[in-house]
Amino acid sequence: MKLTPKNYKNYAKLLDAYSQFSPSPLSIKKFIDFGLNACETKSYIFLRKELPVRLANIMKEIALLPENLLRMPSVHAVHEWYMTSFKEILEFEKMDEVSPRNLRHFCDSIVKIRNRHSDVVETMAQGVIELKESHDVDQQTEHSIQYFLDRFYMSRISIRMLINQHTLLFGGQLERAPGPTQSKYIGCIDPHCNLVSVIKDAYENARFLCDQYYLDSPELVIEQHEINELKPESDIRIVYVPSHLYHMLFELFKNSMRAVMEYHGQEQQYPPIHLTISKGNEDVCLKLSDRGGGIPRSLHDQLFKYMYSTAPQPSKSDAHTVPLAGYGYGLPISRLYARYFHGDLVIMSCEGYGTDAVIYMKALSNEANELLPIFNKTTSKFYRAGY
Ligand SMILES: O=C(O)CCCOc1c(F)cc(-c2c(C(=O)NCc3ccc(C(=O)O)cc3)noc2-c2cc(Cl)c(O)cc2O)cc1F
Repeated sequence: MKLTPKNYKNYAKLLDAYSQFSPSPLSIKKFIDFGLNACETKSYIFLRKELPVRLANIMKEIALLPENLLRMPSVHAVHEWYMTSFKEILEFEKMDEVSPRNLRHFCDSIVKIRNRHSDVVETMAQGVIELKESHDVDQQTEHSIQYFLDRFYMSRISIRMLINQHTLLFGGQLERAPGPTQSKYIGCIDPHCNLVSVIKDAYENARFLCDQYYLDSPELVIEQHEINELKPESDIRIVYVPSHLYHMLFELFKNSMRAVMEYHGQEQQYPPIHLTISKGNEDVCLKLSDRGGGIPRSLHDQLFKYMYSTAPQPSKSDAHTVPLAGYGYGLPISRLYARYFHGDLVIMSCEGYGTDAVIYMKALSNEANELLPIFNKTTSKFYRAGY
């Protein structure tokens, strides 16, 4: 439905109404407990309110972005997608009955919303480039865009998590694999995620790209440490979302391989990447250590910048040096995945030697709570002060 002055007023009122509610964070344990005894009606009743609340909270922040950025064609397109999805999901709050037909229509609708937003990251990155190419961007604006994008992408991770859980539990698309291999996943969560198998997956895929470009790649050495472990040789497991962990590991392996191959390019022997897995009472840590020469401390923050990393593509002539300006949002978004369930992703580099990258995750699923951006007075003050 096109926004007209009439319905625009109602829409703005609805946006205010839903943004008054704070998003309700769920822990991995809550996702698991609900999924073990999943009830589609309960999930529907929760989501038809929680999804518009999460959409409205971040849409209030989109509206506070500087005019220059909001007017960029790509940012305007993303804003339209959010408005359309917000209106579509609100249709279900008006429905009193919970019929099988409405449940099916809801599933179809959230799949449609997920597909509509599949290119949001690239489109926002394009919007940042459009801004840089059309306006001077002062440091304060850059800080505010960094603040916004961290919250915007975290919100998007959380909305897609809710949609994925509902559609995987009730969407019915996945034909059950024949035979005994009934997957023990609860939606996209693996209650017994074998860390070594996700690590090897990510390493092999990053290595494939490294071999293609450098015709060689560093080996991987893995060691595991688990306190109070009776069977020291068993692989460490965690309750987690394997696709999130894979995304983080794939990014970090690519970075380490690039640094090692560039730093040791002339030699034939490459120092291996060491990966240490440790499981304590509170944290599960994955530490990737490489001897890729490291970066100066002064450049550390640039690694996580969205504005910096959307630098125009380097001229091919200097392709032989490692361009510090990344060209994707791989690292900042990987850190958001780690932080999403109250973990973190930390880079510690020693210039002239190499880099350690640590992924921290919660060892206990009841402590792995969603970390959600909440729109409130302080948020809007930040944007007002920002400009
Ligand atoms: O987003 C993307 O596509 C990739 C975005 C990212 O691309 C990068 C990349 F993969 C690797 C490095 C890099 C370098 C480097 O590049 N050292 C050589 C140089 C030293 C100084 C200077 C300088 O002073 O300017 C420049 C390069 N040393 O250690 C790392 C390194 C960085 C991270 Cl995050 C990691 O997890 C592991 C690492 O070994 C930097 C990147 F930025």
